[in-house]
Amino acid sequence: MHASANMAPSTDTMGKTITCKAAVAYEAGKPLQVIDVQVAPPQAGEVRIKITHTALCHTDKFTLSGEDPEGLFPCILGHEAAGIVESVGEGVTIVQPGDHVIPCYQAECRECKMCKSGKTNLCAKVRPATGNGVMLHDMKSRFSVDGKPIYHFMGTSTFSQYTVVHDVSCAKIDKDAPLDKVCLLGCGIPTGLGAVWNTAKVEKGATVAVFGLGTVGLACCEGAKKAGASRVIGIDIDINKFKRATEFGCTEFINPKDFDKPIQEVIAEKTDGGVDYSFECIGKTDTMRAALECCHKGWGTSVIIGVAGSGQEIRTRPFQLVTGRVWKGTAFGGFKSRTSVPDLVKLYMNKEIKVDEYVTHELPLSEINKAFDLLSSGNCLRCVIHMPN
Ligand SMILES: NC(=O)C1=CN([C@@H]2O[C@H](COP(=O)(O)OP(=O)(O)OC[C@H]3O[C@@H](n4cnc5c(N)ncnc54)[C@H](OP(=O)(O)O)[C@@H]3O)[C@@H](O)[C@H]2O)C=CC1
Ligand SMILES: N[C@@H](CCC(=O)N[C@@H](CSC=O)C(=O)NCC(=O)O)C(=O)O
Ligand SMILES: [Zn+2]
Ligand SMILES: [Zn+2]
Repeated sequence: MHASANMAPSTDTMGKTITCKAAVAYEAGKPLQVIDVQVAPPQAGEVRIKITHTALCHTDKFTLSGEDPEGLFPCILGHEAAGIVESVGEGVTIVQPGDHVIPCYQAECRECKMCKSGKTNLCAKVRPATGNGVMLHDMKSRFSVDGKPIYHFMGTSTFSQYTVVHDVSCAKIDKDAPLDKVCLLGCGIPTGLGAVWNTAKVEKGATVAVFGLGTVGLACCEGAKKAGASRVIGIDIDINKFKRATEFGCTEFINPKDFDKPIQEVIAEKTDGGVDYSFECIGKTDTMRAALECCHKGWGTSVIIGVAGSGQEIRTRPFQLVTGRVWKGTAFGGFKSRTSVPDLVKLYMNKEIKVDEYVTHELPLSEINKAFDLLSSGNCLRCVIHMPN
């Protein structure tokens, strides 16, 4: 049985395969194709969501490039979105049809060893399935085109009018929250804020360096400002990024292109031996090294956020760590997704964190390839895709 996707989420489509529009990545490095896809009903432990708004993150571009070792084609990308539950599979109680949700690529089952450890926000329950583009219940996809399967991506696949996710990947949010804005709380903003607040635990008066002033970097700046950092040094190769960065909490700007010596030396000279914390928000191994080595001897902590492709490895002298620097990383800013995303939505609705300011472009699904081009243009933070109704 097929039903049109133009219906609002209702019982009319429950239990039926939905034909709807989605942007399919058929090949690495090639434009997405916006076509009709079939979305099967949710199985046990699954939720079908009508996506209303989705944004593009640099990681979507990373996987589309072919550099992602978990990248499978054909697939439906997208992992920063918001929508409304259309139907749920057997045994699902976390959400119900009509709930407003943000899909979470980092699940939170609250039952696995990782969730129970109290040491990480990572969840192990569905990751073996989401890393292989399928659903845990039967290790198959819910997407198909003319009977041929299309892989899921990060367990979210939000570049589709309808998607199917695991129930433990659904954060239920306030129905009054504007979905065209809070979709951004699905990835970049929480990652930057959480890297500062949860992973590094930046304290009042600390000095901070942020490498890369894109969405994640600006969220780090905002997080550092809210944590009471005394200095927030933005590092980017594009001087045009600084003015906007000051609006997010950046107190000074360094462009590596203005110096003929390693940027970590420049920063150490400017900060009496190094910063207390640094954040790499680019995804390049040379800036990851610089971010570590610009930290202060004895206690400086550097957090890797950027994603680098398979085969890429980080290097530094062991002496950097022997003398007390700490090198760590973060996924989704260390936030437990189902618990924290609703709280972040409330912070935004109470005007305690920025979201609107990250939306620099808005486009319809039909122009998603233009949105990818914007991502590389240098003056785009987030482009919000308005899904067809
Ligand atoms: N760990 C996690 O959970 C998450 C990781 N990520 C990753 O974080 C990274 C940042 O994401 P996002 O903010 O969306 O990406 P953006 O591309 O928006 O930001 C990267 C910024 O770094 C700048 N840049 C590029 N090269 C250099 C350089 N050599 N030195 C200084 N600045 C440089 C870019 O400038 P320009 O635009 O001119 O190139 C851009 O402003 C990506 O690698 C992404 O995959 C994202 C979300 C979550
Ligand atoms: N498949 C990629 C994984 C890259 C990566 O580190 N992803 C981040 C989120 S990036 C979002 O924009 C993450 O949360 N990783 C933890 C996880 O469980 O994957 C690769 O293999 O490089
Ligand atoms: Zn992302
Ligand atoms: Zn878990």
